[in-house]
Amino acid sequence: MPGANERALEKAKTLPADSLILDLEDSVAPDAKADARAKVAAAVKAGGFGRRELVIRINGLDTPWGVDDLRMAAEVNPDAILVPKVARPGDIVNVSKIHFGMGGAEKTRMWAMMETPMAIFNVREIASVHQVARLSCLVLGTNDLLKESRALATGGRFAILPWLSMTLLAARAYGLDVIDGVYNDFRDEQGFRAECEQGRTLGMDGKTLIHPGQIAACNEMFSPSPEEVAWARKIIAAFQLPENAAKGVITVDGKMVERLHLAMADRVAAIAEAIS
Ligand SMILES: CC(C)(COP(=O)(O)OP(=O)(O)OC[C@H]1O[C@@H](n2cnc3c(N)ncnc32)[C@H](O)[C@@H]1OP(=O)(O)O)[C@@H](O)C(=O)NCCC(=O)NCCSC(=O)C[C@H](O)C(=O)O
Ligand SMILES: [Mg+2]
Repeated sequence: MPGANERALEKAKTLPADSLILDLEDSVAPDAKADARAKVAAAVKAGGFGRRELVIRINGLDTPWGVDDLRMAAEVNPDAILVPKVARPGDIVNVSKIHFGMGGAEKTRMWAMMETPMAIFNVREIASVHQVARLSCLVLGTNDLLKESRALATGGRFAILPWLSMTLLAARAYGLDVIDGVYNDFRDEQGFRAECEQGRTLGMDGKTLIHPGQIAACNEMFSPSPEEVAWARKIIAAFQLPENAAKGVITVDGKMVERLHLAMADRVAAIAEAIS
């Protein structure tokens, strides 16, 4: 949500979203940057956001506002700092070094916007600095990717699907979370649901949103369905049977199930438990 929008910052305290990204970058006009920074600082300091993760999206270090944004973030200690328009591993390492050099809290993680052609070419190297830069999440910036590539968002996003998948694989290779890009037509629930389903099918952990009206559908689409949870519990129960204790592969409802499926089932059950 735009950091300059006080009403949105207040409303965020009541929204059923897991994470809140307080934006100082592209949704804030140049003349409103300082005001937005002050509003975000006051909101994060005052708290009241419950268990929602607080993420501040700063301006790039190559802009007149980036360093002041980082200084503010080091004072208020959000859960994460989202770095826009990352192109190379050094971009995220620099922000992390400056943040911790300014006395920023240990708990603050780095999130990286993947939204430039160079970022997609370098995604593996960017993900690989996760330990040194405390990087924990990659976020697709599909608007900027469309702008930079001149691709179109039509046809189920087929033009950008390889970039989404490359980002996803790099994230998984290094144990990072990965969140899909925004859906701009926020009154079109059907189209939004279709894009959530596509993101989930690709393996995304969630989706970035721009409007409160998108939250309920997103939560539903990215939660395990009752059928998935029931299937997961069936697999767990089957492997708990004494006769299966030493087996690597069994049959459940006519399907081959191995211990890798048990690991997947454990994850689904844990997510369902956390949600409930
Ligand atoms: C898109 C909007 C400008 C629409 O605003 P508006 O017309 O005011 O919406 P509504 O009248 O329907 O709002 C209804 C109520 O909901 C509140 N609201 C609206 N949006 C938000 C929000 N994002 N967070 C919290 N609350 C919100 C309104 O205040 C109304 O509340 P109430 O007064 O109680 O009725 C607007 O939704 C908006 O600004 N959205 C976010 C834009 C944004 O953050 N953009 C940056 C992120 S996207 C991005 O950066 C992409 C990426 O980098 C890339 O490259 O792809
Ligand atoms: Mg962007």
